[in-house]
Amino acid sequence: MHIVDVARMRELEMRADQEYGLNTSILMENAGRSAAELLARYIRERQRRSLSECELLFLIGPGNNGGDGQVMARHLEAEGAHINLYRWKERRLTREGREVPAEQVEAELNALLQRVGYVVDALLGTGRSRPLPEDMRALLARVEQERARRPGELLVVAIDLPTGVNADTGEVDPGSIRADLTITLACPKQGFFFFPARSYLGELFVGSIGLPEELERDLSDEMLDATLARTLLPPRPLESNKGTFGRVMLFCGSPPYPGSAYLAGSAVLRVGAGLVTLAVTPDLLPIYASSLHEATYVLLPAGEPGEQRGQEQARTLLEHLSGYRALLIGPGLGRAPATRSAILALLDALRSLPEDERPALVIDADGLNNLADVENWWQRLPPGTVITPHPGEMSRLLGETRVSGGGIDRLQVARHCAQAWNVILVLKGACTLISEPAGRLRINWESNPALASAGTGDVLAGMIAGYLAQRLTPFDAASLAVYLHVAASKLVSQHCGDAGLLASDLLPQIPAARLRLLQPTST
Ligand SMILES: NC(=O)C1=CN([C@@H]2O[C@H](COP(=O)(O)OP(=O)(O)OC[C@H]3O[C@@H](n4cnc5c(N)ncnc54)[C@H](OP(=O)(O)O)[C@@H]3O)[C@@H](O)[C@H]2O)[C@@H](O)CC1
Ligand SMILES: [K+]
Repeated sequence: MHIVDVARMRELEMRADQEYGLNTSILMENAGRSAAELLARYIRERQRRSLSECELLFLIGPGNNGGDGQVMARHLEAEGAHINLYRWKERRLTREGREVPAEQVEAELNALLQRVGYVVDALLGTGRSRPLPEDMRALLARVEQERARRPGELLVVAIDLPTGVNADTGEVDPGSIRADLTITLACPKQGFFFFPARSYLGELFVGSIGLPEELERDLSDEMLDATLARTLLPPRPLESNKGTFGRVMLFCGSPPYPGSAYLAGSAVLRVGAGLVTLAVTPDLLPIYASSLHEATYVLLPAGEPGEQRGQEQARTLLEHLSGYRALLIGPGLGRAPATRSAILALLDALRSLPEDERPALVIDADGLNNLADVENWWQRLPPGTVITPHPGEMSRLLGETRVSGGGIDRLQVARHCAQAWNVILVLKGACTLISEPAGRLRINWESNPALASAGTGDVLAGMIAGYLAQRLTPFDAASLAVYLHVAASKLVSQHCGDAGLLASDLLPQIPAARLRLLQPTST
């Protein structure tokens, strides 16, 4: 599913007209019919109600968004739903096809607001060009007040987007109200993935306006959802052994942070890689040997801390690296000088390896923190490296330029840095972005505040390494891992809600999330 900004959406609509004769009224007819079908299915399948039991109030605006609403209303009426239309600009109300006399409109509108099960917001869409007028804000505020009075009984359904949401920037008018469902048309809009807009959309559905597929060919940004993630799952041939699914080496963990290597190493196996090896100093071995029974180990030299120990550790790790398809550097490593020199020595050695002998590389957490103060650090990375900064780490990598956890600034940062640094960038946050040097970008739709807890990043890094070992491209490995990481967290949240998730809770839910994804009906 491609993501568009408003200019791109307009261009698609124009080309649909010029090249395929699909003019605005045809597109609007398609849009309204598709939105009606989606809502009807929601009502029948999710709410287990028949349309003839449902009464809806459509708020109709002056432009094409209002036009979509009218077409949608007509289709739902034909299916038996009870339809009321309020034309905001003209202040006219139609009840089941009959015009309400002007002097009764206010009272009737009030009565409807207190009774209907659905308010459909078809006031304004992508054509909003200025702040909402006060009377429109007041109308939306009445809807909000009524929904608060009847929680669960009144759903707000936004057509294309909740009125007042900026489809490009994710900004929101002070008069906007949150939708329970948004049925967007043709493609999700760029602003949806950024805050505050993201939290105004509710559950997102995408309706078709009948654009020919070829028109979308040049679009580079995609929504990372179940449909896309499913296409990325690596095959599991019957005739396989642990070599088939690849080996991963981890350079992670240190005495203050031993849990990181456990979490990342477990995640490698939970996504289906064949073998995981932890490169650790001997003092840590007893910890892992008693918790992660399935791993194998490379013992790194301990001894006096300092640059030389780092060099020796890198050498030992490299001696054991042949046959490994992926290497993860970073979680829990700490920031001792020896560690930094080990990382730099590893990177120098990896760059000099021929491409077919070089394991794919993921750098996370302290791997990135150690690099951040190395001048032109990105020049030390082998091509195809995946880096997975959270906003704080990203700010450090950028030399203390602040990067938000959910704002629109992230889009430019992700696009620019993947190219400038020649990396596959996983910019973590509420809707994680994945970008690559050639300009492709994916944004994960789902987010879960329960994931904002220690160690969940280590799990993600291990998942990416595990998929690299199964020969996914770095962009696809990162994308699939990001999707399943949130999907696994949603399964945990079925029991704990949006707080109290332990990173280790994710581990058994990773295979469960994959299984769900394999079911063709999962969305
Ligand atoms: N084009 C197509 O082919 C397709 C379009 N589609 C649909 O159309 C939507 C975009 O349609 P759109 O461009 O007509 O914009 P829309 O959001 O309805 O509003 C514009 C109207 O509102 C007015 N207005 C603006 N700001 C205002 C404000 N703050 N307060 C009050 N009024 C304001 C503005 O008037 P004016 O600025 O002249 O006063 C104008 O009358 C899109 O979201 C999707 O739903 C799809 O069905 C696919 C096919
Ligand atoms: K709308």
